Amino acid sequence: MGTPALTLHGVGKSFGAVRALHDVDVTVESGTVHCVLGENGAGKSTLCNLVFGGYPADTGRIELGGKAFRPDSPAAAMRAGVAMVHQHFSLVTTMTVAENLLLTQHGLRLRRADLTNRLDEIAHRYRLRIDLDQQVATMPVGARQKVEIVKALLRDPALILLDEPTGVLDPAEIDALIDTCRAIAADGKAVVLVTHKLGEVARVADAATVLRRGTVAGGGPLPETTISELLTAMVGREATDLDPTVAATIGLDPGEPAQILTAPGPVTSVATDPTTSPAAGEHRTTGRRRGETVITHESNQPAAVLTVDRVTVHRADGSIALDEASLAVRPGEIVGIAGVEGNGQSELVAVLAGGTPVRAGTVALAGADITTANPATRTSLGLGVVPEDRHRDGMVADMTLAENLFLGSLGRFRRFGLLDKQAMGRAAQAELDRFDVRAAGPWVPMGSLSGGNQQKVVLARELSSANLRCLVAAQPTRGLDIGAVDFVLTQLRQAAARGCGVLVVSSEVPELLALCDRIFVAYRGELAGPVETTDSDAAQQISELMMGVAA
Ligand SMILES: Nc1ncnc2c1ncn2[C@@H]1O[C@H](COP(=O)(O)OP(=O)(O)OP(=O)(O)O)[C@@H](O)[C@H]1O
Repeated sequence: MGTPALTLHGVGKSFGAVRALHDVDVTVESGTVHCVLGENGAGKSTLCNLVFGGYPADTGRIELGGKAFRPDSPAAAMRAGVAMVHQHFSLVTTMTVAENLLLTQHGLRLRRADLTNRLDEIAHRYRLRIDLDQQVATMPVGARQKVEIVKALLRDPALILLDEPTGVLDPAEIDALIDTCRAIAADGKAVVLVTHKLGEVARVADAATVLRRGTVAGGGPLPETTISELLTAMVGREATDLDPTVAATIGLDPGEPAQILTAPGPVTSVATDPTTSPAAGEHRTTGRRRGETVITHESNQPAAVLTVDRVTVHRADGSIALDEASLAVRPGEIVGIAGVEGNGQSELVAVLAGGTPVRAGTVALAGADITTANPATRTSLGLGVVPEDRHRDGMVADMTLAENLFLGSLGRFRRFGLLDKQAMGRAAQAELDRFDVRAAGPWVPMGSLSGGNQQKVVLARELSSANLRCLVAAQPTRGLDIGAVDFVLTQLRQAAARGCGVLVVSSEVPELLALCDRIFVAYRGELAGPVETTDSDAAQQISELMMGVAA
């Protein structure tokens, strides 16, 4: 091995009383993909930000290519050959891709002709092709992510830090990103990839480091270091303890915890247990672990709590996002929507949240027409919505955790017209404890939390609403660590067991198969299906519907 691309020696970083990193040693070799793993709040982003010049380390030293490295800003890090793709997008949405790439290069002056040449080279070397003239606002998240990566590669960095880039990607996009990471490493560069998904690690990593509460808890070169060892280091327990749905979500085969699904996506095998599942057509379960709880007979169905009736939505450019989409969610059931991203799922969630008007059709909640109702009215009628982009649509970074949790229900804490801050703080702390949010208290700003912990706060708010009748959760486990995934899935099951209708939009088909009673497939704006998850060939049916093969 030559000189490592990056070395951290005894690095430590605290934010006030929070010790984000402590005595961390990491070595990243050139020409390799090095995965950084760990639970939410473990210190992964902090590590990336230190190397990218976001803030200085309190202790220890960093070497880049064998030389002492103390970047005092991201611009300095970039000049030294480090690039970073952040957890949250930094593109200006009102501009085109070309404008973004030309304007945001920190002193790197490119002309359009140079840019086109560089992009051709990048497309050829790393299999990353982007459309320069597209308006960023109209692009799906996966396409934006590609632009962020291209932006990072434009300077030809020796080290590229990818802070959980796959959190927003669907399985096909993750495959493409993995190919890109391998191509970047094959080109002699070092890639640091932050992820929660062990399935990805097994497919892409040459080495891994596991962080746990700010210290190195395990890792080493792969495959000498096994995935089971990494998992144990991450969570402190054996893979065999995992809930099968959680295992599926992080890319592990639920039947064989130590084995990795080699082709995640629609046709992976989360088998329905024939001994616990009712026969198709006879009756269906309303309980949360299929086959485990209450069973109702088809003839005795309760009225739907959420009805979407022939809803049509057009995008800003006039194209059809939703085309007469219909579905119903009954109390106590979990309905899934699968599909490759960009097939209308995001628009459906936006319609349900009250953020996008419909061209035609209606939406009803417990019999009340809410097609044109504003978000506050929907909340008061018992609709909870966990948006896909929780950072953009679900929170206010400058406000405290308590405010983010109770913004819509401050009336609960008013006494004689005054806000009882103590009661609000206590209630907020109880929610933070319940959801295991790692934070210094209820009055810290939301923006100071790790990405995964911010997500937990948004989920806590939507799940704790007193009169919740229907919960719409878009990609509810994205960006969450194993413990949090387990917790969220349990919460969704419990909400349904209490009689709430639950609609889950996810690109993780194994997760949907293990969680839902019925699954619709979004395809070109239409909702095909539903597929009963008790059908033995449910995975195959979904896979075909996702490819546009009529059921
Ligand atoms: N700017 C900041 N101010 C205060 N605390 C911070 C700041 N940045 C990070 N922290 C704290 O440091 C700890 C580590 O956070 P970090 O974002 O590095 O975790 P992470 O491993 O990336 O988590 P996630 O998977 O949730 O993104 C957390 O407790 C977080 O609240």
